[in-house]
Amino acid sequence: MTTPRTTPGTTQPGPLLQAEQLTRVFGTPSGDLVANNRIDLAVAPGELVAVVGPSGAGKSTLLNLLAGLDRPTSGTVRVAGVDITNAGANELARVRREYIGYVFQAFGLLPMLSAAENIEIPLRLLRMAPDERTARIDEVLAEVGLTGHGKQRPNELSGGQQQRVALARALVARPALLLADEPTGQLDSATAETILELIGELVHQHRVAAVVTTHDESLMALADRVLLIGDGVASPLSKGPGDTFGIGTLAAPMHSVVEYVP
Ligand SMILES: Nc1ncnc2c1ncn2[C@@H]1O[C@H](COP(=O)(O)OP(=O)(O)OP(=O)(O)O)[C@@H](O)[C@H]1O
Repeated sequence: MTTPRTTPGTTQPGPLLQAEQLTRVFGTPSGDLVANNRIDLAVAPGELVAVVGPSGAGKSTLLNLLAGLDRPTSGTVRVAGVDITNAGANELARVRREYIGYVFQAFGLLPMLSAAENIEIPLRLLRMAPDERTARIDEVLAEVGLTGHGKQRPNELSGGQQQRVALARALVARPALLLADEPTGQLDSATAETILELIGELVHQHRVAAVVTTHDESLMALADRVLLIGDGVASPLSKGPGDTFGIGTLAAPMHSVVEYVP
C-alpha cells in the first residue's frame, strides 16, 4: 500500500476526521434514548483511536455517525474538511467512496463473490481500470497475509481469514480514514491479536486515520488514544510500562466520554 488517497490539488489542514458535539437520540416506545451525548473527537492521519465501553454504551452509534451511515440529532462530522452531516446524498456518497474504508462487525462479505471480488467492490465504485484493480487487489491481499486465497468464497475461509478480507476491502482504495466496528468481535483471542496488530501497522505505516470500536483490551494497548464511552463514574486513567488497560478498571458516566492519551 502506498499513501492514502487525497484529492489532487487540495490541502487538508487539521484533523482528517472531526466530530463536534455529536448527539444521537433514538425515539423508542419507552421514550427518547440518548445513545451519544455531545461527543467531540478529532483524529489526525497516522492516529489510531480505540472506542471502548460496555455493551449498549453507544459505540456503534458513534461509528455509524462518523461514517455518514446515520445522521446525528445534532452536532457535525467533518471528513477531510467536508461537513458530511449537512451534505447532500451525492456529496456524502463521494466522501464515503473517496475517503472512508469501513469494516463491519459481522464482516459484511457477499457470500456469492470470491474474496478478490468482494475486495474489488470499492475499486469498481471508483471506476478504476481492470488492470489497476487486479494489481491493487494482489497488493492488499499480500498486506493482509492472504496471497493465494483470492479465489475462495467467504464460506471457504476461516473466521480470521474472512475478517482479513473485510479489512482488505476497507483498505483497498487506500482510504485516508478507516472506521472499524468491533473488527475482532467474532474471533478467538490469538486471531484477534493478529488482526489488531495488522490494523495498527497499516494505520501507522500508511498514515491512515482510524477509529476502531472494541471490547478487546489488546487494542487499547495498540491505540494512540482511547475514547471511553460508558457507565458509572469518571475516573482518571493511568498506565505503567508494559501495562495494558483493563476495561473493568475504567468507568465513566453513561454516554459521557473520557479521553485518554497513553
Ligand atoms: N435504531 C435504533 N433505535 C433505537 N435504539 C437504538 C437504535 N440503535 C441503537 N439503539 C440504542 O442505542 C444504544 C447504543 O447502542 P449501540 O449499538 O451504539 O451500542 P454499542 O456500545 O455499540 O453496544 P455493543 O457493544 O453491544 O455493540 C443502545 O441502548 C441501543 O439499544
